[in-house]
Amino acid sequence: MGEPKMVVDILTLFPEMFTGPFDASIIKRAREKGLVEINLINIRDFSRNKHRTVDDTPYGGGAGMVMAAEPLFEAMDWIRARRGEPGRVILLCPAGRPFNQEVAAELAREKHLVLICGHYEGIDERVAEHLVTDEISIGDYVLTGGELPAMVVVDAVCRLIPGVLGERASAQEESFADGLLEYPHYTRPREYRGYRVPEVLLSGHHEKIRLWRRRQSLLRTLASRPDLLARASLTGEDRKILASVLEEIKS
Ligand SMILES: CN(C)c1ccccc1CNc1ccc(C(N)=O)cn1
Repeated sequence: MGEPKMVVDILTLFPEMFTGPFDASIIKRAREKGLVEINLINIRDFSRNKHRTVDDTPYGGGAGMVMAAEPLFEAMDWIRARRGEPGRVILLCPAGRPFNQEVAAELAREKHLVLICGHYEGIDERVAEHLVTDEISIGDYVLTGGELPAMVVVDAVCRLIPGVLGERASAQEESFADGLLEYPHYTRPREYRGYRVPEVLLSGHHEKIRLWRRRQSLLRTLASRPDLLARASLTGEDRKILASVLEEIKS
């Protein structure tokens, strides 16, 4: 087993939450292929008191508990001692930088990521100040912990690591990578309950198929995510396709 392309250390109070998603699907294959190493580290193992507590009451009063700094600092010491300074130390939190495909691509270039999964009302601010390099949010909603966001980030990043997905990624990556929504997919049978596959896809005419797919991506992006269209890197051909689409809409 060669050197893994990427090491992900996940600091969590609930390592058992990860076994399902990480023992199935592409993450499992990526781990078996030695392309990624995922270590689940239980924060509670780094509590330095007899009751193994990892939270405490908030200074300044208020309801709820705050995740203490010590276990996380101790866990980071342990990670550094074993593997040196991580490339990124990511705190999953609602106030973080919105996670998207671009951020996933950026993280996929790192050799070593640490993900911190918080709980309770939040985490002692000294963790964000002195340990964390990136705060990331997977969306504008509040969850009970950072574990589900961590799984989302690991999934999106792992599939971008060369060799994890095999050859099929290219087509899919192309459309999304340049910011457009994907085109519709079909498989056997060519007619099902009277519902037919678009003729062009049965024609074997590769250029027509490529154009049809690109047109579908542009149409779908125009219809449901015009904001993405504004940012997408469009070719001259794309603009011609869009112009003809807009003509059709007007006529
Ligand atoms: C308990 N909370 C509010 C909290 C507060 C601070 C850090 C972590 C957490 C854990 N919860 C999270 C984490 C991430 C996201 C997200 N949108 O990525 C939503 N919730």
